[in-house]
Amino acid sequence: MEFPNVGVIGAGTIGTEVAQCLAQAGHRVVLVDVETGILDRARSAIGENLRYASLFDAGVREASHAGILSRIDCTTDYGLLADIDLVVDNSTESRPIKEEVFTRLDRICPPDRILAANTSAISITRLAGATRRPDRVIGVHFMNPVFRKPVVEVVKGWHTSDATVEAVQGFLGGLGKRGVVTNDMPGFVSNRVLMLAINEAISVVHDRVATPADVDEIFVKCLAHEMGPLATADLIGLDTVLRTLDVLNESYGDGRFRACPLLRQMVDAGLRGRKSGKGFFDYSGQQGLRWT
Ligand SMILES: NC(=O)c1ccc[n+]([C@@H]2O[C@H](COP(=O)([O-])OP(=O)(O)OC[C@H]3O[C@@H](n4cnc5c(N)ncnc54)[C@H](O)[C@@H]3O)[C@@H](O)[C@H]2O)c1
Repeated sequence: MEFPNVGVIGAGTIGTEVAQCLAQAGHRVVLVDVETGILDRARSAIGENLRYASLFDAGVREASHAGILSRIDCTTDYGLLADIDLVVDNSTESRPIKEEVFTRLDRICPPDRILAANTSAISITRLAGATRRPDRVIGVHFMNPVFRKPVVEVVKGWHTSDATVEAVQGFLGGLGKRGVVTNDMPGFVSNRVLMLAINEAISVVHDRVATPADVDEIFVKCLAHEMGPLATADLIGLDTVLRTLDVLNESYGDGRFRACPLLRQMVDAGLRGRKSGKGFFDYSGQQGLRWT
């Protein structure tokens, strides 16, 4: 295995899944977050995910769950990344937070190591500018849920070298995934398009044109999408959707990406989607929220 030891920064919605996917593929993982409580929750979420996946995946059923979990070291200490072979950052979708993370990783990790960013929209070129190794900084945009998605959006920053792209393709291949390589512009391909659709779907609810359930049913039943835009937003996390729209709005500055006020209000009210139990849909009873 070319990258036996992988650092995963951020143990939130997606970082937890990335850590699990890597440990399942046999990598040793150092999972870093800012609080031990977050790391404890991530570890128990991985245990639950493995039990759930066992119901329909024979590979997971037959694997040792204790063995997978034992390959993940949870820590708040960045110092444990000093010998790591590659890092995948999944910290909060905020340019200042990620720039600080990349500057820190650049100081700690040996200069020949690749630093990969799992970001929804932040420019890879910009994050690379926070390091002294811009040729070894690359975007790896894993999609949610990570274990079910065979393709990863791989983003080539201005200075990312072909050798880095090739190494990351090999790394993803070991996870049973393939990278589709894009050039670097905020939002890349997926979120430059998807966030517009999600934001407009929220505006449709805000304007009382339709309920969340009806909006999503039209996408699923009429347009054969696997999920509607509002269930997708709940899965991503409404706070992350809002942060992503704010990054896109700031980056392009033409108002197309200005977040719908309803989204901002829901996040302010603590409705963050699946991660908080409620968003456009209620995950205790699977009932669509009603707007009166
Ligand atoms: N949620 C998704 O479906 C999804 C999919 C692909 C990519 N992403 C991207 O992945 C990143 C994480 O998204 P998320 O949804 O998991 O967010 P999240 O808010 O659920 O989790 C972010 C985590 O990063 C941690 N963090 C913040 N600052 C940190 C630091 N300095 N060091 C270590 N950890 C730190 C937070 O404590 C939190 O646990 C974002 O850039 C997001 O755009 C998200």
